Amino acid sequence: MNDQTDVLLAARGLSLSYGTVPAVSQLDLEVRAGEVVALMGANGAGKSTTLMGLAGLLGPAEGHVELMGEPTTEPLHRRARRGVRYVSEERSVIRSLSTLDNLRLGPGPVDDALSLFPELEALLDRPAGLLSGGEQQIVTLARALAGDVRVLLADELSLGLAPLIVQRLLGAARDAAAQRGVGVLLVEQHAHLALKHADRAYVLHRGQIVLSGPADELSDRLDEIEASYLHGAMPAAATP
Ligand SMILES: Nc1ncnc2c1ncn2[C@@H]1O[C@H](COP(=O)(O)OP(=O)(O)OP(=O)(O)O)[C@@H](O)[C@H]1O
Repeated sequence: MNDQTDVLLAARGLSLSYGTVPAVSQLDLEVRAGEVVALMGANGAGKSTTLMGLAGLLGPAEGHVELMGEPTTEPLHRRARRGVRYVSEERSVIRSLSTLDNLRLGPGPVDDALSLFPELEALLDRPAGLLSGGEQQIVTLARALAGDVRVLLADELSLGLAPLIVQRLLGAARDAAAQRGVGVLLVEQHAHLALKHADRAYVLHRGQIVLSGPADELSDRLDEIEASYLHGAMPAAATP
């Protein structure tokens, strides 16, 4: 499982900027088949920017992205055809359309989405704008995980949601990794939540990766990591 050939998506010396303003620099990270990787860090550390770069929404200032071992500059819709799914921080349902029609807009079969999230059956006729925030996020994730998905890039799935729904969403991402070999990269600001659901994690600090390793090892440093978010101090150098 930890073989190089299992690397589905990677950043190699990747720097991303907004105009002339650098946001993240010299990132090296990998997402392998069947693993859940968390990308953690304080507000403004560069987590969403990194995800956008990996998804193809933001071109590199330096370095490159590799998809299935090949450098790529394709935009998101082309990466999507190769199984990359991106869930942004904003819930991307169309409020005036029914739940069913929202699911139909996804890249995979509706039946797939419903077998992953049977609780949506009862909501199919309801306009998505009338769903709760958690239900809207379930629709978004159901759509992303339906069909032939290889990599899931998910930005703050837990944002503003009740713990039970968060468990459901992160559990589904975990299942996709464990049962279907999907490589999952979760952006998550809550360090304990990230480490609870991930196999490995990277910690970003002011646009650079300052810590990385197995989630259980980083869990031992949870207090230090959380303190670094609050005080802006960099956690001590990465453990080997
Ligand atoms: N559209 C933009 N134009 C200019 N600068 C931006 C833009 N979006 C983000 N930035 C800057 O890039 C840096 C990284 O932001 P990013 O949103 O990636 O961080 P984040 O870790 O996802 O933060 P949060 O947890 O608050 O979402 C920040 O300094 C931010 O102000």
